[in-house]
Amino acid sequence: MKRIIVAPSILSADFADLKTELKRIEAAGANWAHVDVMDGHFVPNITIGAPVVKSLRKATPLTLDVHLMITDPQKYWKDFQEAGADIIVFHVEAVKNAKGLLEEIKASGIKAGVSIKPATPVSEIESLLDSLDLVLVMTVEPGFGGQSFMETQVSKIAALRKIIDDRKYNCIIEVDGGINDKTAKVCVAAGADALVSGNYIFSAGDIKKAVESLR
Ligand SMILES: O=C(CO)[C@@H](O)[C@H](O)COP(=O)(O)O
Ligand SMILES: [Fe+2]
Repeated sequence: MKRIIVAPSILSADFADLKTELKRIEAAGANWAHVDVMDGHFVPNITIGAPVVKSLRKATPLTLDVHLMITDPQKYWKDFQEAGADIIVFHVEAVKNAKGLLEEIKASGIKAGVSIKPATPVSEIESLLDSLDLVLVMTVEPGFGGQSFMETQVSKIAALRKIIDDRKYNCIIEVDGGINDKTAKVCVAAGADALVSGNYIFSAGDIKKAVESLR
């Protein structure tokens, strides 16, 4: 059985004590820390920027999975790479030349991915899959933690799994939004490799148990 990657979203962590929160998820067996960057323009919320990622980098050996929900990823991705991101994911809806940006990010030596909003079909990214390290399927409307999982997105995960396997692409499927022990099962059955989870993990009394329940 494949080992599922668990990426707690620190959007639901205590922002005044991120170092401790990172230690908690490390001890709980998390694989990555998912960092939600929002600009108040691409999505109606503002979160954190590259200086915070720089501090997170010093505080943890966990893979930093940076999810850019911003209007202009071409302009800002480098700041996040220099700050210590291991993976940079941008939204395909935000750019004109996704392939070019992917190649630029990968040439910097880190991994690159694209994310798709619930209304964006798989056909929008099919031609990118051979260049992608990761595709991030949003199972909520991006912008906020703690929303309910959209079942309508499960068929998208399955469709991506089929294309990736049929064509033997080297691309991970990550799912983000409303992931808990029940929705995780549905996503993994549909073909997800990595699960982002914020509210479910950080509101759990025993976060180790919560991480394990996702696997
Ligand atoms: O990108 C986003 C929201 O836009 C996510 O990463 C959420 O932060 C996940 O939080 P939960 O839905 O698991 O609480
Ligand atoms: Fe996210």
